[in-house]
Amino acid sequence: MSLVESLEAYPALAEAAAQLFYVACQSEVTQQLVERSLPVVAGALGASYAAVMTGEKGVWRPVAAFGREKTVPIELLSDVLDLDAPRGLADWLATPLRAEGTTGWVLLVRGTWETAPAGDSSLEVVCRWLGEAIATTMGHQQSRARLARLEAIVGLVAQWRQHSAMEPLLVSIAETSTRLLEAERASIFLWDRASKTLVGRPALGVEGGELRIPENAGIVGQVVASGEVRRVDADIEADQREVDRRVDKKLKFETRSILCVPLRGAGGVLLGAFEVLNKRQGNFTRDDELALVELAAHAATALESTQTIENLVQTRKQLVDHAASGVELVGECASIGALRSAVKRVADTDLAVLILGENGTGKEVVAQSIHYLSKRRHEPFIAVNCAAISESLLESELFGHEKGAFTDAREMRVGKFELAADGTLFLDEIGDMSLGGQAKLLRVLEEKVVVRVGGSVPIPTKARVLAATNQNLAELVRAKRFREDLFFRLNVVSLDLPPLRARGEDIVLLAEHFLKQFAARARRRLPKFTAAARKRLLMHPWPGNIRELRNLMERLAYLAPEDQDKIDAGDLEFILSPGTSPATSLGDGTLADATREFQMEFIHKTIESTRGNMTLAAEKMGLQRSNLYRKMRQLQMDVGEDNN
Ligand SMILES: Nc1ncnc2c1ncn2[C@@H]1O[C@H](COP(=O)(O)OP(=O)(O)OP(=O)(O)O)[C@@H](O)[C@H]1O
Repeated sequence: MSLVESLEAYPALAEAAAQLFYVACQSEVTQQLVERSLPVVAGALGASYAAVMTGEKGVWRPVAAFGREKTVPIELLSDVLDLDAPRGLADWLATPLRAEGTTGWVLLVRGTWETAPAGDSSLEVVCRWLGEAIATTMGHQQSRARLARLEAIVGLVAQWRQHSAMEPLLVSIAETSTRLLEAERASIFLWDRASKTLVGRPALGVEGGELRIPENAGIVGQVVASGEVRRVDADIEADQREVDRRVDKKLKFETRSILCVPLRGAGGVLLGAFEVLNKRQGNFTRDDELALVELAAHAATALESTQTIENLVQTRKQLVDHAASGVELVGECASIGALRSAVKRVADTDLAVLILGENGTGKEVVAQSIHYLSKRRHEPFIAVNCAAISESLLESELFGHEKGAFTDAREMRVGKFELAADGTLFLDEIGDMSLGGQAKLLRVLEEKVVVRVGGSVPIPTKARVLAATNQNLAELVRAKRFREDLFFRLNVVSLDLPPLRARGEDIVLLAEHFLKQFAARARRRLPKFTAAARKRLLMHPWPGNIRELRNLMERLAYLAPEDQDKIDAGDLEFILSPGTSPATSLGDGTLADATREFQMEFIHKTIESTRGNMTLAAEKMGLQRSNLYRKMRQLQMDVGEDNN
């Protein structure tokens, strides 16, 4: 029956309908509405008493009442709920409220009627109107509460996002949830399936701040097993019996009320449970339940992303340790000892360091050592070989470019300064940088901001710049090929690397170091150098320095017969003396293989003959310096830099 139809059927109730409508419009919360409606209901039905009762877990409480009664007929209320129909008992009448959100609610009236209103159904009609009014007010109230809750939660969640470590995040979740739900305590229980335990954190008063309980223990165990929300009320005995008092004892705490919701991660995977204890006043409400479900969803996301961050940090740490362990400045001669202590001294400063030395003397190894010994060790180490990049591309390589900045700039590209972020940028072969490039680099070093080519947004940079060269920079400054101001800026500290030929016995030490490395890689026995071989190594001028020695040891490890356990002077001859290399002898390979071998050998020898001076070597071969590097990369030769 619609409202209009019911008004036509019960004209005597028209005034009550109008009053109820007025009351509904004036009431903000359900409680207020029920309180104001009950006199209208009683008046319309001619009752001396009217109450809205709510029954949960066998306990009946009044939402509001009009009139006074010492006792109310509980059995009648339970019957009405069980039968879901109006019932009378003596001069009591009760009927269920059937509107949305009023499950378990009953309207109870008492009067001395000549014709009981149940008989002509006016009770049911009034009850329906009341139910509708309650449902509407309740809906509005819930929407407002949800909005307020969401506003509060959004603020909290924003704070949670800032955590990159688990422990402070758990404490923050617990503290904010306790405050929001007006509870005394909150804990997150993460389910450790392997050990069948629930790990509760933070656990105040427990050593280690962590409480371990069996996965099926207490209310938390029930929530994890069922995936359903559980509420324990302070005044319901049956609820109280389910509380695991052993945990209380352990924590020296007395649990009165509990609200516990499942904690689900991405894809609905059950991660554990989220529990709040002891509502400061009364019991946890349906609204608290909705709030905790909402909080749990955000907490799960925050926990998962923090876990991912923690894992990433751990993995990065392992990778950095691994990379750092591979950077070893081998050598015992006095100059290397002095260099090693200088590296230690400058590492944790932000001073600009210029590393000088011939090609292949280990300038990049020194730069990496500085990086891994500094507080920047967990940040990137980026190396750029300034000589291997053409002048036109260097700017975009270092500073990046925006999409469309020039013809080939099809995509935006981040520059090496940005990639280095808070780490170290190693500029190798800085002496080969054009004057235009030098001016731009100087500006970046002075202003600490980069602007991508074709862009206008200044991007702050905190990268530490280390530079290296095999050229005499002071000379280049005199010849006006290198800016003096940039030279002073880069050259706050300079570290000189001696050529290998000046390192005495270190030559043998390094040879043994590399041979050991490559023999292990080639899975072969480690051969030993004879006295004559050592002498031969010490006599060689090593124009390509340590890179040459390393390459030589690599070839030895792979080319010397596997059962050979001694390397004699004669075994070194074919590599150390020009003109007898395997590439020029007849072999089994294809013409392409032979050409490749020849090119490699030719380039190798030319570089050796210029004592590692790449500019001179390129000139001798009739190549641009950058083309020489490209060719070497094409042939998969070691170019001693990690550019791409
Ligand atoms: N003291 C050292 N201990 C161990 N290995 C070294 C040492 N010095 C150099 N090396 C190795 O020698 C090779 C060449 O070193 P690196 O690339 O650092 O030289 P570079 O001076 O930067 O060369 P270039 O000027 O050609 O760029 C690398 O494989 C490096 O690992």
